[in-house]
Amino acid sequence: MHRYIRGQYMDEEIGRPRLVVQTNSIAETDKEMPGIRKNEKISYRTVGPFFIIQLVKPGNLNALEGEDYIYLGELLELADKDPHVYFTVLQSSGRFFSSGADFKGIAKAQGDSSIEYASETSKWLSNFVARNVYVTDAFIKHSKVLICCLNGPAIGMSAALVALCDIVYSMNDKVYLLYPFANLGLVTEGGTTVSLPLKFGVNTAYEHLMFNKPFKYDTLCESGFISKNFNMPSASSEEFNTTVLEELGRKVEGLYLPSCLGMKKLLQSNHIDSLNKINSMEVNESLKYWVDGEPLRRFSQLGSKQRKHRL
Ligand SMILES: CCCCCCC/C=C/C(=O)SCCNC(=O)CCNC(=O)[C@H](O)C(C)(C)COP(=O)(O)OP(=O)(O)OC[C@H]1O[C@@H](n2cnc3c(N)ncnc32)[C@H](O)[C@@H]1OP(=O)(O)O
Repeated sequence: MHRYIRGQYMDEEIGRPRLVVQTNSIAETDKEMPGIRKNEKISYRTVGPFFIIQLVKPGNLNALEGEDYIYLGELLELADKDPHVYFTVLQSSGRFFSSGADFKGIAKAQGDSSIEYASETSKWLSNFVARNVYVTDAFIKHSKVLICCLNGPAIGMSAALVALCDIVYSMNDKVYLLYPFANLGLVTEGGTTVSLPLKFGVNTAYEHLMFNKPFKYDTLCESGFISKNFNMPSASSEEFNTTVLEELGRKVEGLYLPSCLGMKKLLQSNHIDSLNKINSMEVNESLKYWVDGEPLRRFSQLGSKQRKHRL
């Protein structure tokens, strides 16, 4: 089995480091990792120095429930702990990267009678605050370089996590990010109070957040949010994912990978304090809205197609 150790491919079978001559294909370990449960909507594997997380439920546009977001956070922790991993790569499937929080999951949390909560505050602390703060924190503090492969649009909480990635590649010019908090009776979450002004400028962030306006491809490019458009308009998401991974394999050849992690730590230090602070402020502000019930009413309208986002 070949592994990246200290910036080189090594042969673990002979029990000592040996440089392996690589072609364009990357050695793939694709093994199950211990200590983590399975999730049918999210898969993961390691390929050389890359820890790959893939959303695999295109049928509902990769919408995620609270437990799925927690799982994402747990996978990030797994990648953090693996000394052979230098890059965490987020991929998806189908026509959307992710349509955000699953409205069926929200309805489930609302009607959950299996647990007797002391109050609405207690209920939404469990179902919203704890989950949201956990996954956002996992992205904020992640020590490996976070790369997002945007095969399509991302919405809501999922789009917030995309905005916490270090490098974003797009499959084509149809991608967009939508933060529909004003349409759903919510406030900024997932660090977007900081990440969006940082990445797009304060006034552009205001305009898109206040009026529920998607960040379309042109804005994503002009701002430098997307590092490269792979321009594969008629390809499948799988073809895009494979192409990105092959290109990444070539990009890291010859690099001293610990340097990448050292630079990540330094670059991260620019904004980590304000992101940590806002993570807590966002969920505490949001809690009032959940307790009041407006997001539930609006999510329910989304589910029954009485409410739509303007795109
Ligand atoms: C960590 C804590 C978790 C809690 C976080 C709570 C805070 C919330 C954060 C958010 O993420 S807010 C954003 C929520 N998401 C949305 O508002 C998007 C809702 N979806 C849409 O507006 C539209 O589906 C679309 C994305 C604009 C695509 O429209 P299109 O017409 O192209 O496709 P559809 O026919 O509508 O969808 C296809 C299929 O997918 C299902 N689906 C889409 N989005 C969701 C979703 N968010 N949850 C569950 N299911 C979703 C949709 O119902 C369709 O299914 P079928 O009807 O064909 O079975």
